[in-house]
Amino acid sequence: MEVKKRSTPILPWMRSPVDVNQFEACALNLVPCLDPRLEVALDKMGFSSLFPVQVAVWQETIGPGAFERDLCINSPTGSGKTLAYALPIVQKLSTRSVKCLRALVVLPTRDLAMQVKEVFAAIAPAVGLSVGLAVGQSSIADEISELIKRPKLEAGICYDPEDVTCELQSSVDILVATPGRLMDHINSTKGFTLEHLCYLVVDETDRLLREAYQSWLPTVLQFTQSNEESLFPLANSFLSSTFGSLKTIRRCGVERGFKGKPHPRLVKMVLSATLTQDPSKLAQLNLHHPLLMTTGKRRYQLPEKLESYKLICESNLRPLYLVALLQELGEEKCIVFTSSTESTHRLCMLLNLFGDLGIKIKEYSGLQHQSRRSKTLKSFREGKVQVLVSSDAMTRGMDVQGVRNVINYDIPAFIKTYIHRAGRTARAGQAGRCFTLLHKYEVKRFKKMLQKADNESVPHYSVPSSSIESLRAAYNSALGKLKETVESEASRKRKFGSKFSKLSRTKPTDRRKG
Ligand SMILES: Nc1ncnc2c1ncn2[C@@H]1O[C@H](COP(=O)(O)OP(=O)(O)OP(=O)(O)O)[C@@H](O)[C@H]1O
Repeated sequence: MEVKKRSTPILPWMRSPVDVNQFEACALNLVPCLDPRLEVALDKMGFSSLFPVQVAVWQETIGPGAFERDLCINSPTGSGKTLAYALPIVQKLSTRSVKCLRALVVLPTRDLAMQVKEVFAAIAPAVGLSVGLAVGQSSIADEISELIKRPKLEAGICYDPEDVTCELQSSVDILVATPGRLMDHINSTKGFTLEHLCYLVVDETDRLLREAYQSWLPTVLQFTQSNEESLFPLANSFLSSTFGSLKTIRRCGVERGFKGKPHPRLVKMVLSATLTQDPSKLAQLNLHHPLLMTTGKRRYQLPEKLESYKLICESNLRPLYLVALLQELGEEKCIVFTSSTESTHRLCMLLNLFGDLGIKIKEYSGLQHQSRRSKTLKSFREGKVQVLVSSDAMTRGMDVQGVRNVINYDIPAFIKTYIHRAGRTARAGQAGRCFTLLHKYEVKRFKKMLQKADNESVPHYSVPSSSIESLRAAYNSALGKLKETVESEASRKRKFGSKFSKLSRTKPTDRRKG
């Protein structure tokens, strides 16, 4: 019998993880030390128990020995990682009497950050904490006024915004941010400080560590480091060259809220369904005595109730098979993933040119303006749109209730991508299906890829040939219309482009005239 080789992590602490599978869901009234106000808030959210990963993290973070180690949490998509970190942070901060920024949660995209903020916002106010969002959804001025409290003025006295001596305070205890907007506030928002930060959460860690995003991580680590620590000399030199006088390192034991006590260590929690094991990437986080919490022995895991299927067809007939499959799935919410923003756009156009399929289909991709994307997402959440054709902008973390099916129109290049795409369904213990359209030559590669998640056999799914035949005429006509639409779109862009360049050429003359 063939013995399968499992990759052993290089980092020793990764070899002895806490197995989340050893924990069971726990009814809210049995969760030890849970603040009754939070129990009520969770109940209002419709939650009657904590999921296993939430129980496991709770045990490590509340009670004796709490937060002694930084936590690396690697559990499947949809297993409830957001509440796993939000709940202990909120409970821990609930006893603070002075408002300052004590918890920072960083996520790679705006939609994801907004989703996580909603989870905090559902529980934090119950214990008197406020949550802020820094994602660039509103203007920077609006965001600043949400995050920073101006001093109360006595009648007749004018506040000078340039006066650095006046005491500005944080309006929020917890901030959920994307790296770009976070850096904007660090660089230029007066009164914005990380010197009181106690908790740093890096959600979707592997994605955030893949890109530098204006060096947000070394910057945050430097700003949250106490004077007595000099564990991070590289960040130190990076920072002094980049920010010069802006540097405000947190002081020890003296500032608001910590009087007379040693400054608490900044606790880090990093999470992903596909957590990296790469030592050089993890080193960037400067983790303190890290503890890995993972599910089972496998590195990659798919949700328990996910069923994976392959659908084999000729490459040029994929749209036809996709439509036949969508028709079979009826009104069930479904996300169709493609490999690029361009193919997302074209596929969505083509599907909408098929004639009346009785399904509302919309595009969601990084090519679109954020406001358009958010609007589409809202309609999808509300069930006004049944099918979302998406580029990998939707792959990670997004949580939409009722998504029963995911379709890989293009085979994902990596198992990690498969896991995150498939993980938009079968969430929170629900059932879901992931279909992958393949050419027969791709089957071997697909099988090998899924073996990495211990998925040995992926059954075939076939759509009736009668459905394919009945759609052929509509397909040919849609292809013809697509060609026309693409051409007219390209000519519109050309016209707009030349108008725009004419306009920019005439601008200086106009200004001189003016
Ligand atoms: N204790 C609970 N009881 C019921 N539902 C829950 C509970 N905790 C979380 N959920 C629900 O489970 C779903 C998945 O949660 P969450 O988005 O936190 O998963 P995740 O592990 O972060 O997934 P991903 O890796 O895809 O980001 C959400 O819809 C959330 O509301």
